[in-house]
Amino acid sequence: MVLSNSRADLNREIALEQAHVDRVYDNLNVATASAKSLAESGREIYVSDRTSWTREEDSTALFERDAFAYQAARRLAILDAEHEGLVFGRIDLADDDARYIGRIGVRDRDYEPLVIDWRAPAAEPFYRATPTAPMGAIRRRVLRCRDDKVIGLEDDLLDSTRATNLPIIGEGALMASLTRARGRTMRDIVATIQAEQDEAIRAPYQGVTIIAGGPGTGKTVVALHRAAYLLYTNRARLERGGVLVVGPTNVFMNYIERVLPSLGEESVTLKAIGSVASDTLGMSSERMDNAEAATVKGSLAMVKLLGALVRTPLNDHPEALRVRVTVKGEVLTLDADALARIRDQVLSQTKLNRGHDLAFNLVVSALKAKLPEDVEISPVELDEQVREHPSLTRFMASWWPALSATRVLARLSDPRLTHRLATQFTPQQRESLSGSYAWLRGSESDADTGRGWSIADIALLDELVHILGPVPDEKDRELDLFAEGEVAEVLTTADLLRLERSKDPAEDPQSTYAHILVDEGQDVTPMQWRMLRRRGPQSSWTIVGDPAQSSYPFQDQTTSALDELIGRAKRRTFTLSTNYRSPSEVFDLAARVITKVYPDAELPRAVRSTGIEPLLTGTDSAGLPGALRKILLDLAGTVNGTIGIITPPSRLRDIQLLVLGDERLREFEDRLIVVTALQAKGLEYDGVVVVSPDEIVAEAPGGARVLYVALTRATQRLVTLDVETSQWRGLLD
Ligand SMILES: Nc1ncnc2c1ncn2[C@@H]1O[C@H](COP(=O)(O)OP(=O)(O)OP(=O)(O)O)[C@@H](O)[C@H]1O
Repeated sequence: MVLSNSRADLNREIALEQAHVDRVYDNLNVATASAKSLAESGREIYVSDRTSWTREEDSTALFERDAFAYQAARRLAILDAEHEGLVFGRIDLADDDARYIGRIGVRDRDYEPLVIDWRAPAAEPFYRATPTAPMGAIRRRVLRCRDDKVIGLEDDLLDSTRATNLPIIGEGALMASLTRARGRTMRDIVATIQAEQDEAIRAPYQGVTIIAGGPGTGKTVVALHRAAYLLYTNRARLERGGVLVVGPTNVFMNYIERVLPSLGEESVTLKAIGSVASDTLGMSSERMDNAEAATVKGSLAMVKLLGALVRTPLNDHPEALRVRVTVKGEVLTLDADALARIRDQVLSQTKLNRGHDLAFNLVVSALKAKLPEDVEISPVELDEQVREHPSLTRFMASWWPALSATRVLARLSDPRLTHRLATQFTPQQRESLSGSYAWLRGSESDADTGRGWSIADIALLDELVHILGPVPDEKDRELDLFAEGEVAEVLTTADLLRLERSKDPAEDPQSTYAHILVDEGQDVTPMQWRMLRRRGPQSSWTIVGDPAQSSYPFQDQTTSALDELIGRAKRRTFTLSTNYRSPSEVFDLAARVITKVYPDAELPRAVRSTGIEPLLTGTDSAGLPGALRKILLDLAGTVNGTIGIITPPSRLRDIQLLVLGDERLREFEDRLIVVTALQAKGLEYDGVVVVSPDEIVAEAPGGARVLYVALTRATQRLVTLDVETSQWRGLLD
């Protein structure tokens, strides 16, 4: 073994590796050319066959050729996407067996592997081998390439007990990768996945896999590599059934969106939590409610309130809650209690928007039963007279209209109704709930435009679509009515069951997926878990989260919603223990804060140290612009890469204007990002300024846990800037 940092050794090794990489690209070019010609010939055959495709066997052949051409085109797209940095690793095993690891597998003409796909079992030692358990490996080498040129390499010695001539170059790939400045989007870590991360990535597909661990431990990036791994190992099932990745915000989705394509996977749906229900609602939201309203709307008690809203007729004027028809001079009446019983009976059998005809038939039956026995009329005539009575038609239109989810939820803007129905909430909670819909007061039509609904409302609207069923098409309703005209005079239980059974399950409007990956799972409220569960009734799950960073205050509710989701499925938990993001100086400060407010927090070990302590500063309100400007100019001069300015929501706008309006700061505008602590979830910046920690604590639903999120975003340097008060520093004692 030769440990070396000399330039000459490095250049010699680079040249050796380049020779192999060149062979790989030569073979790749051959593969690309053959995939191209396959795709071409598939298309040609398809075009020429169209004139004579009458024979049955021809169309079968056509289908096969289509599938073939499709596969070829797909392979081409992958080859194209994976061209850059295709080979990134090499593992040297005993008896001179060297394996190259890459983004996809490439073989030579004799079908000998030149590169092994990183997800294949043969690649495992590259990730799992450690000096304490070398798995037969001696050296791990990470190649750094630009396009198809090797520009650097880093080695790890895995087994120092074996005699070997292999040179060991550099100081380890992980450190080299971690000290590089971060960009605006997340990078894949395929070349430097660590052993404990690899275990989570390759865990079996079935059941629920939970990836836990403190900030910066790689939970997100590991989960994304897991998605790519699962697609590789369960391709047919997952491409057919679909994979959904859910994150907290659109900013976060933009941040991670390149990782899967860089691993060769394009067939994954990415959605922020506010967009998950766009399939049923046709809209999404990015707007956050204030802390109290968001908490109320996320809680499980909303299920009961939404049920009560649906059961309460739109028009509850006493006159509207009575139906009266006259037959042969006899007045037949149903009072509010009888109607409420019918309403409950129908809603226990079916959804409101599917229940109109059942409700109508039950009302007709109940009215007919009111006719004194001595009145002479044939059953058929009685039925006709009741059914076609104009006042019954009018009554049904007001008592059982088809309802959209938005129209039902908009009713909470009425403080009196909210006060009456939301008995499970305190008066103050009811007020903030109803107040959050003040934008709907006086203008019902706003409900349908979708502009004002918040992220928390999206889960409530989705729940309502589930309770109500889709609004029926007018045409369908006419057909239904016609069919129900034949219904027997008295409805039997069997009839009711038949109606229920005849409901087409395919009518459920939401999309479903075979695997759902939820990031920042600690912030998913119970109502949002219900929304997600509807997208994966049969799916397997990967759930990523850290309760210590939660912005939702009722952890026990979230835990029970999650337990309900998992049910009896197999659950396995991986807890990642190393912080790859923040230097130990930065993380130590954050750890002191979180252990005071959340003693159970998982505290990872920071893998790096910079020797630079966080800077704690303060100012008064008037001095804020000047103080912030100075901090930003200093940071811009000392760190490469991005600078995050994390502010309380109430200061976001002013600070954005301040940054944009300052000539000196505008010079490096593309490196400055102003966000709230909640928006910074899951993201990272090389330098971070946390503005007014006290206000961040006061304005966020998770209080100090959200400050912990802000304090753990820096990869290099952290500065805090108190404005007027600095109570949070009490947590550091
Ligand atoms: N094995 C690795 N090699 C190189 N970089 C890594 C590795 N693991 C994690 N990282 C880097 O560490 C940083 C943190 O990763 P990630 O955002 O996935 O952490 P997280 O646990 O999801 O954090 P948070 O809980 O704060 O959202 C990222 O820049 C990621 O690329």
